[in-house]
Amino acid sequence: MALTVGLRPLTRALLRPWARVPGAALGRPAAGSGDGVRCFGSPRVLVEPDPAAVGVAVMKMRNPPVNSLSLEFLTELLISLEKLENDKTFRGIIITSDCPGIFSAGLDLLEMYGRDPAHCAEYWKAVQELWLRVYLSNLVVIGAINGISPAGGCLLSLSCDYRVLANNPKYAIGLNETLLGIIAPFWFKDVLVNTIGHRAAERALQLGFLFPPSDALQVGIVDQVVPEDQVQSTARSVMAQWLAIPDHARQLTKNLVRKPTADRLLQQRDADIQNFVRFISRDSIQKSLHVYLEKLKQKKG
Ligand SMILES: CC/C=C\C/C=C\C/C=C\C/C=C/C(=O)SCCNC(=O)CCNC(=O)[C@H](O)C(C)(C)COP(=O)(O)OP(=O)(O)OC[C@H]1O[C@@H](n2cnc3c(N)ncnc32)[C@H](O)[C@@H]1OP(=O)(O)O
Repeated sequence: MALTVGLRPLTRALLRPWARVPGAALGRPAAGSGDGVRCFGSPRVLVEPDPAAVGVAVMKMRNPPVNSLSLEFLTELLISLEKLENDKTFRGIIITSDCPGIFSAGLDLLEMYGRDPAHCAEYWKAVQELWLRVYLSNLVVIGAINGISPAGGCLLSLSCDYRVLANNPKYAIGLNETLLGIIAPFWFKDVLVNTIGHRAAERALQLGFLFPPSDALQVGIVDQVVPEDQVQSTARSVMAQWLAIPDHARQLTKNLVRKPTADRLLQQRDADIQNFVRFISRDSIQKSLHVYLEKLKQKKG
């Protein structure tokens, strides 16, 4: 089945592979700075230069209540990342959350439940694009994971160069798709395998493990676990270590390591979208999503 993807103009401009965002939509000097410091804020994505680290931007996700990756939120993240990537002032980004206790609840289930195929296709394309942009970023990307991080939230974390997780037993991380009755796409799986190895990934994916911090560190899904109030400072120290390496050597090496994984998706993006749309549109999958969403509601009592 050939799929015609009707993209909205903003999304269309953004989601061409490696598209350049037209105009200077969001890039502007920080209010009152007058010193050339740039700030790429948007309603859901707060981006500020780190006052304590030259060349480092802190990107805070603010899509309450749970930073679910809706189409609009993904679009804003993409715009901000594109701006940072193009601004030679920055060499690194720390990605963190502004929603207490939640890094990201992952993909927005409401973008996949009860939606028509064209919408699902547009949504999936944005998900692909965010992954490619973070995974292949020329910048050093450090995840300062200050909350729970299931499924798509875990993918975002795994796409960073280094992950620092706050030591709170509630802050579990993992690809829990099977618990929802869905499956992690091959590129989610590839990134997990690359990170924790084949056997550990096999178990984690099938059982939908959400690892609490100590287990997350042991299996290697995160690189460091630190007290909650030290997540930012640790991310900053790690960033300094990564920025001590000449950019060109680090970037070429990153590309060497990551390109084969990204290429697997780049070579079949349209087919991947079609697979997703077919899969998510099945009655049985829609039912599973319905049951899961009801569970989330009932949890509230
Ligand atoms: C051939 C195959 C081809 C392709 C593959 C096909 C399919 C695979 C597709 C996609 C892979 C999926 C990836 C994902 O990321 S799926 C999302 C997984 N996320 C989760 O399981 C997390 C669910 N949420 C929670 O567990 C809790 O909300 C959380 C622990 C994060 C926070 O708990 P808290 O008690 O603080 O808040 P809640 O009251 O639960 O939630 C508040 C509010 O937010 C809504 N909510 C939560 N998560 C989501 C979400 N992911 N999407 C949309 N909305 C979400 C929740 O329902 C509440 O709403 P409301 O009742 O209206 O206030």
